[in-house]
Amino acid sequence: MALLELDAIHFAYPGRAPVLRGASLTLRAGQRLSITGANGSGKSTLLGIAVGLLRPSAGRILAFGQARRREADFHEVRRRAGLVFQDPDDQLFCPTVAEDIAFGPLNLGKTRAEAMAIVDRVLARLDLTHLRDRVTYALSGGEKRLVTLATVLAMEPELLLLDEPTNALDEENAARLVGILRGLPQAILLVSHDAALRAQVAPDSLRLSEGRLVPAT
Ligand SMILES: Nc1ncnc2c1ncn2[C@@H]1O[C@H](COP(=O)(O)OP(=O)(O)OP(=O)(O)O)[C@@H](O)[C@H]1O
Repeated sequence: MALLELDAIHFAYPGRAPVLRGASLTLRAGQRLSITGANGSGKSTLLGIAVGLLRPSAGRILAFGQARRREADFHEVRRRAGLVFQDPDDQLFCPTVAEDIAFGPLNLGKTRAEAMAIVDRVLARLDLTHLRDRVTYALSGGEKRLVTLATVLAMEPELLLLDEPTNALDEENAARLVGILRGLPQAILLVSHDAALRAQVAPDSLRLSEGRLVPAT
């Protein structure tokens, strides 16, 4: 079964030329797919459309076996598909790292104790336990990126949508992140300009060009 199917998606920001002009992709359970393409070609826009943050003007979105059209349809999509934004400041909003990571699980109805156990487990998995009680806004850019991934993994998504996940990471942390991503069971849709990262994490690669997805060579 396809976890995510985008079929002939068209999209333009108000008053701007179209960004997407018939973009299509299919992602199956366990599959890792990457998307590359020039700056401004619409990669982040496409991820936003996949989880319903933006509505296409035409085209079909199927996620987890169902057509998704209205805002209510996308609530479930956002619970089951974790999007790591390009800019961590769009995603982190609690005073401390632990609270940011606990936010999603608490929202899903976990008790405080359950949520804190998840926080500790996810931080240990990412080797970030030392950041647990830090003030989020005072983290470095790279630390924020790793914490953003932790907030998404805490939701135990079935599908990970990653927008330039190694941005702002030093070589050691980037390599560590590659190891973590390779070890995850989830399907992954990876947006990245970094050919080496795409090859390591998601070798099936598409290029967004003139509003459409074509095989990347
Ligand atoms: N909120 C917005 N309002 C108007 N135009 C926007 C908005 N967000 C993005 N754009 C424009 O839409 C186009 C696609 O942007 P998008 O961020 O999807 O590209 P991208 O492929 O992810 O780029 P990059 O590789 O630089 O991250 C760009 O021309 C951008 O300037």
